[in-house]
Amino acid sequence: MAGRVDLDGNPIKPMTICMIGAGGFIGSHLCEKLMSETPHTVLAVDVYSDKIKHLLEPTSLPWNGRIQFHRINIKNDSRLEGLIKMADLTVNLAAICTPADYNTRPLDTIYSNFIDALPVVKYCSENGKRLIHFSTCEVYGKTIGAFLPEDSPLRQDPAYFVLSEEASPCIFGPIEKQRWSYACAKQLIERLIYAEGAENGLEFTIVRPFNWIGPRMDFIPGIDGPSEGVPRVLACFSNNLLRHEPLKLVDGGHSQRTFIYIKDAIEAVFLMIENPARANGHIFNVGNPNNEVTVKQLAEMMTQVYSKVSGETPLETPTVDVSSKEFYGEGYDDSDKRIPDMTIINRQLGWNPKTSLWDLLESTLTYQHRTYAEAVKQAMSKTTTN
Ligand SMILES: NC(=O)c1ccc[n+]([C@@H]2O[C@H](COP(=O)([O-])OP(=O)(O)OC[C@H]3O[C@@H](n4cnc5c(N)ncnc54)[C@H](O)[C@@H]3O)[C@@H](O)[C@H]2O)c1
Ligand SMILES: O=C(O)[C@H]1O[C@H](OP(=O)(O)OP(=O)(O)OC[C@H]2O[C@@H](n3ccc(=O)[nH]c3=O)[C@H](O)[C@@H]2O)[C@H](O)[C@@H](O)[C@@H]1O
Repeated sequence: MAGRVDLDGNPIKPMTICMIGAGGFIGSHLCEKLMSETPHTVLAVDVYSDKIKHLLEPTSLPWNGRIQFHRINIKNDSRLEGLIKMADLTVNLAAICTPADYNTRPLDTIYSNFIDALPVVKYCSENGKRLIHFSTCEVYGKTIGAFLPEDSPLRQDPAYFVLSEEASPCIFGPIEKQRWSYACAKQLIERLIYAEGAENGLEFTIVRPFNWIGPRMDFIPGIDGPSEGVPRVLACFSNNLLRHEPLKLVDGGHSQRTFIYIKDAIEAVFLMIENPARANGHIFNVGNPNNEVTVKQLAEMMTQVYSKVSGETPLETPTVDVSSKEFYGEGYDDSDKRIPDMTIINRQLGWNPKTSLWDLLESTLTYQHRTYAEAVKQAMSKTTTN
């Protein structure tokens, strides 16, 4: 840890980071790396701590004293401002961010992603504290190309689909498509943060993650989450594979995504944390443009990888089609394609992702198998004997 320098060769001073949503998927990976590789202190705020328990106990851990957990719901807790004041930097990750909630719990989604983030922005601005706020690639919505005729050659032109922070518009569906409640709330909080920067000098960085995946993402329904719950696609497909049931392709699985390994993405956040002069005032796409697949291709690849890591033979019919109305309910809609433009993050931070989709699935599904296979087997045998 000694002699750590930033991208411009300046020594990095130890800092205190107030991390809100530290107990979630991204937060747990960020805390892990901050503890093992830096001298920084983390004030970890969340309502849950299961995913960072291994960092908090036992007290003999080498970073003991550098991470403190504060069980706080930021909706209604006056301790929040004090923690932000104590810190040099606030990282806000707290949000409802599972698509199954956007159309079924639109009010909770809007409150969580906009209203609950307001005090965080206000306290940072009023106290002259730096803020790294987590937005989403969903703010781009649909691509311009999605509105062209199916056979238009322009659909192949990157100008019609690559998503750029400074040039692409935000294209959402009609209000009755409540899927867009999340993207719209995130867009408004981005605009508010940007305006605080412009009018009041807030030092901010906005992160737009493009489908970060890896261990500890979401939950396996009925094991460490509600049995009726619908997590994001990695956990949905993992759950299907663990239970030897076909993977469900929503509306045929034609939508396209670029998936990035959580450990690659965390490197980018690290560079933002430790290089404020290069990161302040910027919005950054963080994704892996080389890992594009349709959801159907993802299902096929996960089936192959899971068979390799578990030694189990795949089902003869590994996938099944399901309508979005049946799977998510009324008001669902989808982003058609998400390829991040990497120009700004390359220029400012010199960062590039490394891990191929196959490799990241292999390490993630090895983790899923080791962590859950036995518990799923036991839960399934209980259901059949009852
Ligand atoms: N994982 C991705 O690929 C991805 C993609 C786009 C955007 N994001 C954004 O990144 C952030 C983190 O995502 P994640 O994947 O780690 O999600 P996550 O659900 O695993 O983590 C969010 C954490 O915030 C906490 N939280 C929510 N509301 C809170 C409140 N009122 N008070 C205290 N804690 C609260 C939750 O308990 C949870 O631990 C979110 O803002 C999300 O919108 C993530
Ligand atoms: O991760 C991101 O970058 C962002 O995108 C996600 O949105 P989305 O990619 O649509 O969410 P997933 O649940 O991961 O679904 C991906 C695709 O798989 C499909 N899907 C999902 C689950 C399933 O079982 N089957 C299936 O076909 C969905 O319809 C969608 O087309 C979430 O909105 C956020 O976590 C985040 O802001």
